[in-house]
Amino acid sequence: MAAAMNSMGTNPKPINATVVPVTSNNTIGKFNGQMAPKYHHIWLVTGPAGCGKSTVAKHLSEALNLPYIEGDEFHPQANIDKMANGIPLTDADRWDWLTLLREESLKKLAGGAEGVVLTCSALKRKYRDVIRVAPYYSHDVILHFIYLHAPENVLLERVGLRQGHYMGANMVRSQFSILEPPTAEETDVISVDVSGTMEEVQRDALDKVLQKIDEVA
Ligand SMILES: Nc1ncnc2c1ncn2[C@@H]1O[C@H](COP(=O)(O)OP(=O)(O)OP(=O)(O)O)[C@@H](O)[C@H]1O
Ligand SMILES: O=C(O)[C@H](O)[C@@H](O)[C@H](O)[C@H](O)CO
Repeated sequence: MAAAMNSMGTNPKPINATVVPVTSNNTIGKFNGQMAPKYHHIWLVTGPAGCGKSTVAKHLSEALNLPYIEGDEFHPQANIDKMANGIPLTDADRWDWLTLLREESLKKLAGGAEGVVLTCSALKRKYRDVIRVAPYYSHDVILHFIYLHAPENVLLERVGLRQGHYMGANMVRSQFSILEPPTAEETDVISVDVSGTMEEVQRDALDKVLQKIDEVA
């Protein structure tokens, strides 16, 4: 956590509470003018290459009508070049990228977004801790990790079938070699088994997200 705190950027402005609760059937709940507290959720979809982060994040973004930040778009070119050449990233390659994703998420909320969906592999605990401090300055921001998991051979096959992406199947092994699955003490994590079909995974992820929203509404 210390590393995460040290990397904190300028204090983001507290976000003013606004109104509308979201009900479990994912419709915007009606309200009779009562000012109900509302939380701004950051849904951070994580997991190793090929686990379906982009697939799930796009589905959540559409279903919840929230902006979607594709973490891979914020890698510096040097990182993309390394991965495209089969060279795994190091901690040093990732620090600024992780901080940038945290700041981008807060920027979306400060700009008026009700919430945000973000993809970031966040393979190690300390990577998750860098982004975990996002709610530090805003009492109505809640960060959730949505950890997508499946056996390595399943992801190998999926990445192998994928066309036109710089991350090749040869990199999946390196992702698993440094992967630190979230532990029970990381209580802000929602786990989703992605071994099933895309439709099954998308439905399971959305159900768990809506359940989490209901819990805090
Ligand atoms: N449940 C699923 N069943 C079968 N194929 C899937 C499933 N989810 C995703 N895919 C496919 O697997 C590949 C990887 O999915 P996706 O790009 O969403 O993963 P990712 O975690 O974002 O990958 P990366 O970290 O490399 O960007 C894609 O070709 C996608 O269509
Ligand atoms: O942490 C990392 O090693 C990288 O972020 C990768 O996970 C890529 O983001 C992604 O998997 C490829 O698109």
